[in-house]
Amino acid sequence: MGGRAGGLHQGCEAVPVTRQPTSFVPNEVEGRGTDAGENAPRLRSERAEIPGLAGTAKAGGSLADFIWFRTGGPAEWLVRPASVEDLSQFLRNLDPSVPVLPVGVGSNLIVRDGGVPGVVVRLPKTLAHVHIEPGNRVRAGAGAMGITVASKARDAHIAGLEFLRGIPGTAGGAVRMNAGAYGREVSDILVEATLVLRDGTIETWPAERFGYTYRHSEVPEGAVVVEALFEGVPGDRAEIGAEMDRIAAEREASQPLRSRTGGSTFKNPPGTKAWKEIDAAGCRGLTIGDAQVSEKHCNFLLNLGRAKAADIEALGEEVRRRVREHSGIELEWEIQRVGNGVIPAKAGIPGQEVAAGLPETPASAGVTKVENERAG
Ligand SMILES: NC(=O)C1=CN([C@@H]2O[C@H](COP(=O)(O)OP(=O)(O)OC[C@H]3O[C@@H](n4cnc5c(N)ncnc54)[C@H](OP(=O)(O)O)[C@@H]3O)[C@@H](O)[C@H]2O)C=CC1
Ligand SMILES: C=C(O[C@H]1[C@H](O)[C@@H](CO)O[C@H](OP(=O)(O)OP(=O)(O)OC[C@H]2O[C@@H](n3ccc(=O)[nH]c3=O)[C@H](O)[C@@H]2O)[C@@H]1NC(C)=O)C(=O)O
Repeated sequence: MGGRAGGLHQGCEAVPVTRQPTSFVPNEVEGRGTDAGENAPRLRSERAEIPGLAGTAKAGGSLADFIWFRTGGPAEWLVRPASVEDLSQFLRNLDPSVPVLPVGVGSNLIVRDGGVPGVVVRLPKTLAHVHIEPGNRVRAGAGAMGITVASKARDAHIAGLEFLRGIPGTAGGAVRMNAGAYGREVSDILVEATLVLRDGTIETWPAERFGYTYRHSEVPEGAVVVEALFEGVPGDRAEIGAEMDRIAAEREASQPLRSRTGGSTFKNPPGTKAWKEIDAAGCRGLTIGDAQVSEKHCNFLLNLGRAKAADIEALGEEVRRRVREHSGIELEWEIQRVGNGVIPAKAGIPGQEVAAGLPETPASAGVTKVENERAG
């Protein structure tokens, strides 16, 4: 999908992260239960008005609290709908110019330091159900984690979903990104998935409609995947469990788990591995500020502690530059980068849009438009 069109903050407008929205109507919106729907009061920050909903809407809601890199700016509005119907009604009533970004657990996300304009949708735990259905099928709420789906399938003697054990994100993120690991990907097991489109329409699409290729789908901009139906084949519980254990051990041995990371940073280019090209270009261990190319698996970037999103993105761009110079290969980001890049305002100096961290490449790093960039 391309860059985000329209929206509240086009192009280079900076969002000073130090300034939190101040005026809410009503104050801090936790509109549980009764106020949803057409008659719900509209909620307002300094920048946007949004409809009420039965779930929660938080102005300036932190994303760094939960995304894996544990850094980056807030959402203008962080919305957690109570149900599919609540989400549908909310989106129907939302000004079409307000951008909507669905997120899972943020295992594949850089959120820029200026935060994300518009609405970020994070699904509630009630949409993390996993049910077994006849025909070796598993129905999963989009908020369910890959490991949960794989485990329920194993317990029901359904084989073919083991690879989801190695996907640390949600079923929704996996459907959207055609998540893959250990030889299989979502397109191999998806029967259909239900989406709430940006205008609030609820649709169930057969797998073929997603136009799957490697780490790519045709999920429309602003649409939220809310449920997926997967299908496997009959299998032996012990054998399925053993395969899941093998996957877990392999990940443990080769990838920096339990770190502040975003998974694989770049897609594997045709005919080669991203990590091999990164290694050959001398980038293993490369550091900008507290951002580092993992020594263990050099297609992973790490936040060693206090890295800004700008440091992490600049490091990724520096890796791309060095690989391009070394081998001519153009690495393509797999990690989704979202939001606005800024230097937060300091005393007496207004905040400003930045190119991220690299002093020697101030014009090229940071907010340059690239293929999968999702800026406001
Ligand atoms: N194989 C591996 O080891 C790893 C794989 N991953 C991949 O990353 C995926 C991301 O998972 P997760 O952490 O949940 O996602 P993230 O929170 O990282 O979100 C990444 C992107 O996924 C899309 N997305 C997430 N949830 C939904 C949803 N319900 N509906 C529509 N789009 C959604 C959004 O894309 P957009 O804004 O473009 O719509 C979002 O920008 C994994 O499922 C997997 O594909 C990540 C790390 C490691
Ligand atoms: C982590 C992700 O997905 C991963 C997925 O988990 C694995 C497993 O199937 O295969 C892809 O990684 P990959 O191609 O780098 O494969 P890995 O299994 O991680 O590594 C392959 C082999 O190379 C070795 N290896 C890897 C990196 C490194 O610096 N050094 C090294 O020796 C590993 O030990 C392993 O034996 C996916 N990445 C992409 C971009 O396709 C992700 O998408 O975020």
